Amino acid sequence: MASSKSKVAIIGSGNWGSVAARLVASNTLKLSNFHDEVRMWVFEETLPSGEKLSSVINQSNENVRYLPGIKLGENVVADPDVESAVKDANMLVFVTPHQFVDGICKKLVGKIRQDATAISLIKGMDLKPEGPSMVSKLIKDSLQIDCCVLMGANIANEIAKEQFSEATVGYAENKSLADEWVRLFNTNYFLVSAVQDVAGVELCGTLKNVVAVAAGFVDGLQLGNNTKAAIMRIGLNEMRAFCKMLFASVNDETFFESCGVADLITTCLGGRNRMCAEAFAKSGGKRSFDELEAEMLKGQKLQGVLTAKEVYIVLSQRGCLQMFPLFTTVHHICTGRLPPSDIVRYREHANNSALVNSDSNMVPAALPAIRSLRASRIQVQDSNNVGQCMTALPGGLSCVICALSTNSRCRNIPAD
Ligand SMILES: NC(=O)c1ccc[n+]([C@@H]2O[C@H](COP(=O)([O-])OP(=O)(O)OC[C@H]3O[C@@H](n4cnc5c(N)ncnc54)[C@H](O)[C@@H]3O)[C@@H](O)[C@H]2O)c1
Ligand SMILES: O=P(O)(O)OC[C@H](O)CO
Repeated sequence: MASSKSKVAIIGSGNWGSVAARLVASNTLKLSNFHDEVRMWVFEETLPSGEKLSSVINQSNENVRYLPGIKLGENVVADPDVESAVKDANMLVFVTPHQFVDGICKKLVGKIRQDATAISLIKGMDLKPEGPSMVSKLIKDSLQIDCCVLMGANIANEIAKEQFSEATVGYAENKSLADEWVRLFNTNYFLVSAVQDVAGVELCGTLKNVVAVAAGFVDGLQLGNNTKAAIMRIGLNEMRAFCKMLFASVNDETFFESCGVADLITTCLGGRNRMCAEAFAKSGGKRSFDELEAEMLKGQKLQGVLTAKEVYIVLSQRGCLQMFPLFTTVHHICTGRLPPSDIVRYREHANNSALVNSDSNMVPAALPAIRSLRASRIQVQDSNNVGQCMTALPGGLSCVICALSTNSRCRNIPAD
């Protein structure tokens, strides 16, 4: 007879992936409705000793590469074959750097259990030709399964030491499924709660990485705490506006959960994006982020620089750069178009046509899209529809300004 116990697989084994495996494995031992064993997929690599990482993890019970010095729990089994790692599992935890998830999902099509369900701990989004796709949607659509998200103020090395923190599960409709994920992750030092707002939770986790890069520039320039707090506040506003632009359903309350303001604070104080951006600013923008990532993170991956680029592309395509001056300036600094010191001159750069034009190779579709968008907005302005904004953005999205302040006339019409 088939067992009714749930079986968990962790897809990813980096810094957070290893800590997530440890957390979950401590609970599967305690909770009777879970199989003890937790399989953790390892993107295989050969260590300087010549040994395979997955073998060393299984021998030492330690991820010597991404989480040295911490025992994972004897019931964590490293598996270098992703298909074999997920084969028997009905609860799939996705936790890889966001740039790899599309490829992983493609490998898993047709290879997972019929009754499988997923949760994404991945902070980032995927850009498709038709527009941005959140990672949870990518997983949901590729594998035809439900996908919750778990985000929060969760610097992995601190959770590995069992220092108290909180996290937020975002779910779409199925509250009992969300409760099952909460049970799987919740411990006395890791308090998890659930909110019905997948997009809000996931976008908070994604966008805070861009603000963390800005905070790192401030640190590198030694501009002090007031400046950093200002950048965080402005960043939070842009996070909220971006969320509302993509998903009008995002709840304001979500920003007060661990996934919102708490994650923003921790990442701007102690995250890897902040640390590498600080080094970048200290070098006057002369050292590349790729070089700094390789040197400082030793195989771990930065998400903020890539996310800043992805956000920039989305904003360009929607003709909304001028409404997100901080996000836009972070991208221009990361790509060397502006010096790091311009982080505090962010208001001057969002609508800088020379900078936008210099990016036209990167986003060839963006400039015509902006032009046609401007034309449609000017028509809206002429329609004399005062009292309710009728601005239609591509993809049927509503105007960000009016999504934030309903019943006001749309002020989001470019001057020209
Ligand atoms: N580390 C943290 O403190 C933390 C906390 C919360 C959320 N997150 C988020 O969790 C996600 C995963 O982060 P992480 O810290 O576990 O990873 P990481 O930054 O440690 O990245 C290293 C991982 O990427 C894998 N990798 C490298 N090349 C690959 C490839 N071509 N294909 C597949 N995998 C490859 C490596 O094998 C390793 O497992 C990210 O979205 C991150 O933002 C991280
Ligand atoms: O180290 P970072 O900058 O990738 O941030 C880590 C986590 O996302 C913080 O919650």
